[in-house]
Amino acid sequence: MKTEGGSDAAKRRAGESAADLVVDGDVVGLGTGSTAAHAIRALGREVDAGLDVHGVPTSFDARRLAREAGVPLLALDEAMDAGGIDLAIDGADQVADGDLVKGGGAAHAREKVVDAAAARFVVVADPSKEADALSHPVPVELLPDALPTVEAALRAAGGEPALRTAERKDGPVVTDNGNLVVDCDFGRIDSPEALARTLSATPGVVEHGLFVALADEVHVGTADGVRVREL
Ligand SMILES: O=C(CO)[C@H](O)[C@H](O)COP(=O)(O)O
Repeated sequence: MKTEGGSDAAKRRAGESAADLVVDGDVVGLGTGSTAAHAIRALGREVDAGLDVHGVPTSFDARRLAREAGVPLLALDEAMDAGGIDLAIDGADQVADGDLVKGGGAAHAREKVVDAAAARFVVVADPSKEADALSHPVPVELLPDALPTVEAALRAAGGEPALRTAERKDGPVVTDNGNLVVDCDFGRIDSPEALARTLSATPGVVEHGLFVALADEVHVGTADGVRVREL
């Protein structure tokens, strides 16, 4: 059970507040995680009430939830052919100064593609995600064969990588893309942009969870409302 700041009620307020931004005809990027799930469920209710919307899921899980909720879906190529993604709604593991760490659900590779493609990217979070500076371990998705070289590169960059394992599976977490994830602790990240460049330039890294200057606004659910902040 999370603390008050990370309560499910706060996540629900944030998710529903972002879903309220969606208008008839929108194509919406559907994020992954427990906060984005509230937005997907809220969109499903809006669809039941007659809203014309299509979602582009960022993961197997988001796709499954959207189908359960009755949100019609488009593949990314279909969405781009149809004029692009109007709005993406996605959660975060940490938010600081407009930058994010994402990938707690190991979905950050596809999340970054969809969130970056959207005309407007809205982050949904509870207060436990807010920080003055990023310090959350950065998820790094990598080709399985590249594990030793990527780990060495991450150590050389000042990080402490830990291969992500699953609670109910022996061995590592395997992403929707068939890759591995290491969570790399860099301590306080003073220059997310420089670190993002280093990670992107590492051979074998498929994608990392630093989302630098990609988000447009954040909706933070609180104990009794929602704080909306432009980023
Ligand atoms: O990046 C993510 C998945 O890859 C999630 O959006 C992030 O982990 C936040 O999840 P939650 O809303 O459950 O706290």
